[in-house]
Formats: sequence, C-alpha cells, structure tokens
Amino acid sequence: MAGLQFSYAQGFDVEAVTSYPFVTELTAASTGSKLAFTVNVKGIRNIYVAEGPLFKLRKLTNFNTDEGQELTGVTISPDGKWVIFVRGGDHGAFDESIPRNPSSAPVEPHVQLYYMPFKAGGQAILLTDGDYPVISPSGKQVAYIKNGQVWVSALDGSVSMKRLFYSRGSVHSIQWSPDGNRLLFVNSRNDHSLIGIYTDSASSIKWIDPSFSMDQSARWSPDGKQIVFIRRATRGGYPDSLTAPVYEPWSIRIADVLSGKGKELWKAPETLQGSYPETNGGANLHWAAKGHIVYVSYQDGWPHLYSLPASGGKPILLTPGAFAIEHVKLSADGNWVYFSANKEDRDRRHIFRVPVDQAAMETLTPGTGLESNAVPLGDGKTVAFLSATAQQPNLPATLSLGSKQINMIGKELITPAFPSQKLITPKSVQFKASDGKMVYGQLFEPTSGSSKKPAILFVHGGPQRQMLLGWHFGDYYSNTYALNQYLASQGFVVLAVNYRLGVGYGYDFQNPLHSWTTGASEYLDVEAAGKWLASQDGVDPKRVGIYGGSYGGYLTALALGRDSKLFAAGVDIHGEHNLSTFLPAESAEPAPDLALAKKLNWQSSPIAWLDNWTSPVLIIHGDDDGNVPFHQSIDLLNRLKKKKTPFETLMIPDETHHWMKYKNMLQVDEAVAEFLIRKLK
Ligand SMILES: CSCC[C@H](NC=O)C(=O)N[C@@H](C)C(=O)O
Repeated sequence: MAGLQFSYAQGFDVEAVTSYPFVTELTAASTGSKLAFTVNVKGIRNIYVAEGPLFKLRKLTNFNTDEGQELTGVTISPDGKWVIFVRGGDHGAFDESIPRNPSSAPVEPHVQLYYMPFKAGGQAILLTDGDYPVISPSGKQVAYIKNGQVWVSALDGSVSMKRLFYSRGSVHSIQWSPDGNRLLFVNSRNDHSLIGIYTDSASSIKWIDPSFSMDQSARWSPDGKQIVFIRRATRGGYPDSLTAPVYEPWSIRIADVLSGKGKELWKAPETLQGSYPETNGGANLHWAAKGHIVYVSYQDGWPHLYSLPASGGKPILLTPGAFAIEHVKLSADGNWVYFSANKEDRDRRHIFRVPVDQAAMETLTPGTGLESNAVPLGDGKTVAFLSATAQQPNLPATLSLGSKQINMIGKELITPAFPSQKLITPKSVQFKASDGKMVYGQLFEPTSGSSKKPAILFVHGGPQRQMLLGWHFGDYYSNTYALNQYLASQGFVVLAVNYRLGVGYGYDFQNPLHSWTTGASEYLDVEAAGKWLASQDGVDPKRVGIYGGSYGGYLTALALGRDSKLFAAGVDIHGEHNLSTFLPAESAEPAPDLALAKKLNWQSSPIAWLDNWTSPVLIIHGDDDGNVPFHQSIDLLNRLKKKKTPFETLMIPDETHHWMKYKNMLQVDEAVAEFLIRKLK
C-alpha cells in the first residue's frame, strides 16, 4: 500500500512517525563505564556501544536489512573486551526458542550466538546455534542453552563448543559461580523444577534442597558457599475454583552449596496480595551486599522492594508508598538497587535508587520526561537508562550520580524525517466505569479539524501493561503510540484507555474480580471509555472507532459484539475470540464451579455476541503467531461470514505476534489507519 497521504497540512505519514529508533537490551560491563544496546530503525537492527566519560555512540555491527531477526541477550564480558548477542527468535513468544522467518526467506531460520570485540566494529563472529548466553567471570568462556541443555564455547575468536553436561529436563537460568568454577541452573521437569549445580565432568549434579515444588530464581552468595532461591507451589490435588481468585504461595529459601540442604528464610503472607508477584521480573530476587537478600512483593497492595538479612529476620520495606516499581537492577557492588517507578507521577516512569539495607529512596530523574530500564554502570558512579518525552522516542541516556544533568546518547539516531515537533502532548484523563471503578487514560486531541471530530479508542494488550504520557519503553507500544499520534494528526481524537488488569495502579486494579474468562469485568472500562469519548464536546458520537492488539484485539472484538451502537468500526489485531480454549480438559474430578466457569467463559467470549455485532471490522493476524493462535482469527471470520457481518482481513504470512519485520508492521499500521479513516472520516 503506498504511503498514506495525510489529509492535514503540516501532517506526516505513517512511515515517518514509525521511523523512530527503538532501543532495547541496554546493558553495562560489570567494571568500568562500557555500555551496549540494540537499536532498531525501520527493521534494521544493530548493536551500538558507548563508553564513559563521553559516551559517544558507536555502531558495532553492520546488519543492513529488514529481515525481522531480533537481537537479544546482549552482554559485555566482565573485562569489557567482548560483546556477545543472540540473533533470531521471538523472545516475546510463549516459546522463545523457536526460530522465526518473518521475511519468508527460502532458508531455514536460526537462533544463533554471535560475538565481537567491544573495540572493533565490522563483522560479528558467528559462534553457534544457541540462546541465553552467560559469560564466565574470567571472560574466557560463554555458557548458553541449546535444545534445553547447557553448552560452552571459548571466547577467544575460535569457534569451539561442547555440551558442558547432561541433565534430564529443560535447563535454563544458568549462572556462573563467583569463582567461575561451577554453574548454577534451574531444571524444569513439567510439573516441578529443581535447582542444580554442575561442578565438573567427574561429579554428579548437586541438587539443592530438592522437593515437590517449583524452585526458581536461584542466586549465588558473593562467596559462592550459599544459594538463595524462590519456592512456589506445584499444581495438583483437589481442583481449585475456576472462577474465584486463587492464592499463589511462595517463599524464599537459603541453602548450603556443599550439603545441598536448605531452609526457609521468609514465607509470603497467605493473602491474595501476598501471592507470587505478577510484576515485571516477578520476585526480582537478588543476593545484595551487606548480607542482604532483596526481592519484590505485592503484599502491601503495591509492587515494592524488600530487604531481608541472609541470616534471617524481619524484612525491611525499602520503597514504601502508593506507586509501582519495575525494571529492578542491582549495582555491581551490590550496595544499591536501581529501578523505575511512577511515584507521584502516575502515568510516567522515573529512575530511583535505594540502599539495599535501608528505606532511603533517592529520586534520580524527576521532571516531565519518561525514564525507564535503569542500568547502573560498573564504575559505580553512573547510571544509564532510556529517556523519552511525548515528542522524543526512547534514547539511551546517562546520569552521573550526584549530578542532575542527563546526558542523551545517540540523538543522531533520530532521522530528519521523524516528525518530533508535530507530535501532540497527550493529557491524563480519568472517569468511572458503570461499577464505580476508576478508569484511566491518555487523550490525544488534534490541534485542527472540524468541531465535531471522529474519535478512536485504543485498547492495549498484555493485559499487564500501562500506556504512558509519552513514548512507551516497549516495542509493541512504541509502535501503537506512533500510530495514535498519526491518527490524531489525521483529525481523530484518540483515547488510550488503561483498563483494570493493567499495571501501575496497584494490586486491586491489576487483579479485579470476574475478569477475562470469568466475566470480562475489564470490558466495563472499555465501555466507559467509549461512552466518555462519545460524550466529549469535540467528538461526533456517531464516528467513534476502536482498535487494539492481542488482549486489546480481544477487547475490541468484545466491544464490537456488545456495543456496535457505540463503536462504529474497529480493527482487531491478533485477538482472542473463543475463550473455551482456556477451559481445563475434561476430568473425572471436575472443578467445583466448572458449570459456572463454562457459562462465564462463553459470556466473556466475543463469539457469544455475534448476533449484536453489526459494525465493520478489519481482522489482522500473522500466521506464525507464538502468543495468540492464528486459528482464533480463522474461527472468528468464518462466524462473521455466516452472520454476513461486514469484515475485511489482512493476513501476514510468517509474521509473529510482534511484527518482527518493519515492512509488515508498516503494512499493518497503514491498514489500521486506512480502514479507520475510510469508515469514520
Ligand atoms: C490472553 S490473550 C494474550 C495476549 C498477549 N499476551 C501475551 O502474549 C498480548 O497482549 N501480547 C502483547 C501485545 C503484550 O503482551 O502486550
């Protein structure tokens, strides 16, 4: 489809507003001031590096085509000599290890390890198929996962590799011991998981505190003599309720490496809020300095950092207050925890740090920007992070501790074609759903156009997400932020709704009753958002549309089924439509509320509402989707066809859930915009 021609003077097209540099994988060497990260500009992904004190941007790799092969696992060796990375796969998919081929290349795709000197640029050295690399403390070896087993290779420019050991099951979460002589790992064996230590080819695997549990997140003590880890309950026994919230118990345990014997250090409160935290990074367990164990818990209603002496005792709440923390990183010396949070600024993120042994939180980046993904540098004097505004997309930045001056890295990555100065600054809005719950959102109001404008409701996916008052740090939502800016430039009033189930607003907001397959209570927020939008003076209530992807595609389909009189058209991008796939298999011992669960599941499914669905819809799905089965869209469109409901389709061969190839993402964005403009302008 040719680039969409804008209908407003001083506008911009979809390609221009999606030409932003998208930065991920920000990482630092454990010593010195070296940084590395990936940059994706219109599908061309490369590794860039920078080094203090100037942090001048330098391109390290020279990939130059939009092949849809993501770069992940970026790691700098402890001595700062090597940068290693993984190319391929879709690490947002439920099965990250599957190679993907969004370019429909005629050769089989791979997930492969590359490495190259930090100093040089040029050709990366292809090491082998593999994923999740971890460089040894000496910097001479790299351990990685291939087919669920641990392999090692030398990091000396040679291409030599071997399987380090065999362990039945799927091995992951590998960590070198501080002395580099042993390897800690988690072995998942379907209904349970174990923590093991490999020492050498002559020694059996040492199992740490084996039990009938799910053990995970193991961390070495600084002296390598102990392990701390998370223990969670396994599933089994009397079937749980399918419709009521279920407590997820968890505890922190400490074990002696030599004996393998463990004991409980802390047990989470037996309350719903005390359940294992469904937050970015989960419990974020770290063995910090001063003999403290740091972790995240939602037990007080907000995801907060806690600290616990490894010798046992009462935890300290390090980050008290009504705000959510995420992107937790421990400093190289273990004395500080760095993180982002929405403290006193609900719809943004800023960088903070806190000592590991006292509740003395420091705000490092106040203001009206958005900062996230903090990475403390090995020099102990600098923190790097992503920095954005409503106009400027996320770029790497550094801050010298003690200074207030943010040093942006790589402004040159933003091309002249990018319409920064034409982007709207969205504003925070809130309103109530029909059950009285507060709903939040960001409103993009065009600066020109008719007095009664068409409007679009954007519904994010996840659903554990939060849209922000500026460029989002996630790839999927950077793209939708750009698309929302484009739609606003085309004269639409755009509202991005933060509905219940999302993060950033506390436990009760993220864990509402009767949500998803048990009644889709979150739809009340979408309905309220549509009604609020339609009631605005500057909006024509007959021209309100809706679009969303994944969980947002699900809610878009539900909205068109339930409220075609409110939503005049919609775009459902790889949504779920038939939720019966989430019901348990038939069992001789059914859940006590199975009949109710089936009833609620049906009512929560968009396919239950097809009789009311009259508004036109565009259905979009890639057929290599590793998150929402492609068949969900096949099933829906066949039902719509039967009902003679107006629909259009866009199918993207070999694309995943995350638009790995820019050309595909641009095609989707332009199709969304063209359909909504054609139906609502
Ligand atoms: C239960 S529907 C699956 C939704 C999906 N979640 C994970 O894959 C999703 O919304 N994905 C993207 C868009 C996201 O995680 O934000």
